[in-house]
Amino acid sequence: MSQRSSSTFENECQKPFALSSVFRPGLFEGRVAIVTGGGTGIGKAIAKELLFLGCTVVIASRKKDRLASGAEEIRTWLTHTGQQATLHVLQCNIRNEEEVKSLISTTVLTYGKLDFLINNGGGQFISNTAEIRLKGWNAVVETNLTGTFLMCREAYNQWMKHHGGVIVNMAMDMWKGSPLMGHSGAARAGVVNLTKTLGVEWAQSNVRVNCVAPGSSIVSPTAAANYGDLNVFDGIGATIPMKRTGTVEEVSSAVCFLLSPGASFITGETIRIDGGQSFYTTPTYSLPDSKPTDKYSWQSCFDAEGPEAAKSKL
Ligand SMILES: CCCCCCC/C=C/C(=O)SCCNC(=O)CCNC(=O)[C@H](O)C(C)(C)COP(=O)(O)OP(=O)(O)OC[C@H]1O[C@@H](n2cnc3c(N)ncnc32)[C@H](O)[C@@H]1OP(=O)(O)O
Ligand SMILES: NC(=O)C1=CN([C@@H]2O[C@H](COP(=O)(O)OP(=O)(O)OC[C@H]3O[C@@H](n4cnc5c(N)ncnc54)[C@H](OP(=O)(O)O)[C@@H]3O)[C@@H](O)[C@H]2O)C=CC1
Repeated sequence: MSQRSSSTFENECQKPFALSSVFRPGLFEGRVAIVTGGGTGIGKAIAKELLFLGCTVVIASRKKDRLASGAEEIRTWLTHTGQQATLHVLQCNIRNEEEVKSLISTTVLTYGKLDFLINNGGGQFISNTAEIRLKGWNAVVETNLTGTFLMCREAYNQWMKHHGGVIVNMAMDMWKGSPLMGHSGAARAGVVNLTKTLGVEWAQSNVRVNCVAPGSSIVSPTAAANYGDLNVFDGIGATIPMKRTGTVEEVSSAVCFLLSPGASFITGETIRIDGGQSFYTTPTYSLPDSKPTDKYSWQSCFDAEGPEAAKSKL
């Protein structure tokens, strides 16, 4: 395993195959990880950084073509960085219980263990909540909440319960509600709560469970394409206290920290990765024009109902 670190790259950020990690080379050597959604965007960055740090990585998601092209990119890059680590591709829809069981068992049978689970796979579509059909609601809740639950449960029951491990879940900036993403906000709030529960229940098994919550700001082409607009992130940076959008690497490094021994006393926690966006009040949702809502006071009730009706209630 090469010990080459970022410092050997000149102007590394300008180079097509550049990769750096703030963590020491070999940190995750001998470890085995599953990254759902690891063929694109944030998941691909997490897979790359784990491989760079010596981890064996299984990437899993629904679409074979996305997995294949993601894996090809990762392998090409790995060769150029001079690192040696094993990347494995498995197809899995995290909404399907049997496929989840099979993903975990295949990983354990193939590599003899499962140290890390990164439940990155997920997403949603944009819609006013009133217009979401039940099928669409279920698709999003099953993807983000139920899929995370199934992955956690199987990783625990099939391996981590008796061997320990670390799980990192994925949430989003849903702290003040999620206009236009009501289904996903509700599901992600569930993920944050599930993370706390599992952190407590599974501490006895030496399993830590944490979560990251990126803002609506982590730029990747696949994330943008999901909204049918490659420029969807334009303009978001100006509304963030740090005055910019975020990078997939900024999510990956937080995930690697949570997986590392440096986080060995942290469990049940959710880390926001949003440049302060969720603490700042600029709305991401513009209120429609509408008249003020009805207010309540004893006098206004009296006036609305009339003196006779009000007296009859005395
Ligand atoms: C406004 C600015 C926004 C900036 C946002 C930036 C922040 C980014 C946050 C992110 O999370 S980026 C990640 C983006 N990536 C993804 O979301 C990928 C995963 N998403 C999906 O696969 C889908 O969205 C899905 C709905 C979760 C699952 O799709 P699946 O293929 O399983 O289901 P479908 O058969 O396609 O649909 C089922 C059902 O869902 C409803 N529906 C789906 N898409 C839409 C849509 N675009 N609009 C309205 N409704 C939709 C619909 O009811 C579908 O059933 P049918 O009615 O079509 O039979
Ligand atoms: N980008 C951002 O600003 C933010 C992103 N997030 C979340 O971060 C995660 C990664 O998003 P990002 O990389 O930006 O976007 P991407 O669209 O690139 O990633 C979503 C990934 O999830 C996988 N996926 C979706 N549904 C399933 C499923 N049912 N089973 C297995 N895999 C699935 C997709 O693969 P496939 O299609 O092959 O199944 C894809 O690789 C997602 O959960 C996203 O919602 C949260 C907040 C903000």
